[in-house]
Amino acid sequence: MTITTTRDETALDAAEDAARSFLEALGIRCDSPGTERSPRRMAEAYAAMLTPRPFEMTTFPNDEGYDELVVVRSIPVQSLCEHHLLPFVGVAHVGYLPGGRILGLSKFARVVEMFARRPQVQERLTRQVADWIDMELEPRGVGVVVEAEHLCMSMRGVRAGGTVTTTSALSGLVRDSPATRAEFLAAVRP
Ligand SMILES: Nc1nc2c(ncn2[C@@H]2O[C@H](COP(=O)(O)OP(=O)(O)OP(=O)(O)O)[C@@H](O)[C@H]2O)c(=O)[nH]1
Ligand SMILES: [Zn+2]
Repeated sequence: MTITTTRDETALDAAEDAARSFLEALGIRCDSPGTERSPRRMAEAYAAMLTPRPFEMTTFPNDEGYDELVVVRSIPVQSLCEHHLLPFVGVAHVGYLPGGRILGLSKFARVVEMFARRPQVQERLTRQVADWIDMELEPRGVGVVVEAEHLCMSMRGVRAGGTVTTTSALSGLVRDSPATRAEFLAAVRP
């Protein structure tokens, strides 16, 4: 399966106009050599942060009958909270217990990016990554842990800089088998 996303010039032009109005309403002038292109840069920056790269979801038959956990740690997470449209950044750890097929390792990072590059809450992002792997691979179990700092909590509002939020989504044997669950959680412990 190929996942594709596009954003056309007309949409970027409209976003640029809106960014200019937004900045001017806050008393920020965009008429110096350094700032005249800032509304365009802002539009392009948000478009980039909200657009995942297309990818092919490559799976392989599990010919070797590999039946232990596969854990990919420290996948970068860069998302925007849907409440403030400010970044939340951190890492995701993804593990699964293969069934009939195994997944190309890079695809775990691509799946995280696919669900991160949209207005999000961390809990939903975590669940969506787990559900996607469950649906596409039909493994015997899946575990996803996300650790992230929300800039809306660091740079404004409560200004609690350095706070890290941990969320998890487990299914199948990673949720229901105490030994597998413990092995996964030990593998992703900071
Ligand atoms: N559960 C959850 N909450 C989030 C996430 N990102 C941001 N939030 C929270 O969403 C809430 C929005 O609360 P509001 O009271 O409507 O907004 P606010 O007045 O800007 O809140 P403060 O940040 O406390 O100033 C805040 O508590 C944020 O910390 C997330 O991924 N998950
Ligand atoms: Zn926020």
